[in-house]
Parts: sequence; structure tokens; C-alpha cells
Amino acid sequence: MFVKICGLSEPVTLAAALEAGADAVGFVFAAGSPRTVDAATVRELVQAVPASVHTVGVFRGQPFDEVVETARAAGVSTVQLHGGEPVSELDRLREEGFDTIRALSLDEYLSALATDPSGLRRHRLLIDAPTPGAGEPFDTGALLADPPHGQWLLAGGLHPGNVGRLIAEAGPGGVDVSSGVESSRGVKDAALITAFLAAARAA
Ligand SMILES: O=C(O)c1ccccc1N[C@@H]1O[C@H](COP(=O)(O)O)[C@@H](O)[C@H]1O
Repeated sequence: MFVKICGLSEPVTLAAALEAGADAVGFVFAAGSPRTVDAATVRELVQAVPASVHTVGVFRGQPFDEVVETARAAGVSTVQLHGGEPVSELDRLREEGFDTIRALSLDEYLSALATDPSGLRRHRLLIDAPTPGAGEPFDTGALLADPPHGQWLLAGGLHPGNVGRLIAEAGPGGVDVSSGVESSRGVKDAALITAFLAAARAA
């Protein structure tokens, strides 16, 4: 089970995620989030991340050049796009040398499945709630009829108490969490991060 802990901005909770065995750590560059960080802060933070752990920059609706410039300045390995950007933008990010995560809501996923199934296979897929980072779960039932191919990730309202059940029900290859490992909105909690990793690994 691939586990990503997202919305990190402080050395202590980044260390907790690494200590607990996270496969990926995420940093939010999208505007308007309580977790938004700047590239210089992330460049410092990623110095502590081993090469085996993915460092993910999270963007939503930002211009392509800004995404590339920010991701390069921050030194992240992977770009995650949440804004319904065309798949060609993710293709170009790959050409720029980044690994990619394409984040879609369930409706966006079902629409892409109908209109461009080959595009869905070119990038690591993350299926998220309609409002990313809000801590709101969604009904994964429709995924059972059309399960995604490959090692897709599930996000949206996950926390240590529900991640095991949702992994069992929806069958993702990985999970991504932000709100569910926070003590208050935007404030990460080391004990919750550790509990989330343990619950996801036990599923
Ligand atoms: O975390 C945010 O604030 C955020 C803002 C804009 C785009 C994506 C964001 N986070 C992503 O949302 C999910 C986690 O959501 P939840 O809080 O656990 O429900 C995850 O994919 C984050 O990368």
C-alpha cells in the first residue's frame, strides 16, 4: 500500500511522516489553502527526505510555466495537478522530467473513462472528493462498477479510523491524506500521521 501524507510544512511533522514510513510527502502550492507553502520553504524541507520517498508539489489551476518554475525551485520530484487540467499538460510535465499524479473527482474520472481511457493510463491516478483538502469523504460505490486500472490512489476525508475500511471497499493501490492527520485545520499532528500509516499498512 502506497501512502502519501500531504500538506506538510514543518520539519517535525515531515520527520514523523518519514519515520512512520510514508512513501510520498506532499506540499501544497495551490492558492487559498491553509497548507499553502512557498518554494523556498519546501526546498529546505526536502533536504531531509531520502531519495526513495516521492516529494510531491500539489497545484490547482495554475499556469503551466508557474507550475514548472515552482516545482523546480522547490526541488520536488513529482507534480500533482488538481485543477481539471488537460492530460496533455501532465504529458508535458513528464517531458520536463517530473513524475506526475493526475487528481480527479469521481465524476471527472467517470467522464475521462468514457472520453479518453488511454489518457487515464498515462499518469498515476488519484481519485479525490470534489473539494480537495476539505476532509470530506465521498461515496466510492461507483468505483466498484468501473474500477480504475493500475495502482491508483484514493483521497478525500480519509483518517486513521476509516482508512482500513475504505481500502478494503474500494481497492486502491495507495492512499493520500491531509485533513485526517491534523489536530486543527492546516496543523499536522505527528501522532495522527503515525496512526494513519499504521492503519493503512494493516489494511
Ligand atoms: O490540501 C489542500 O489544501 C489542497 C488544496 C488544493 C488542492 C489539493 C489539496 N490537497 C489534496 O487533497 C487531498 C486530501 O484531502 P483531505 O483533506 O484528506 O480530504 C489530497 O489529495 C491532497 O493532496
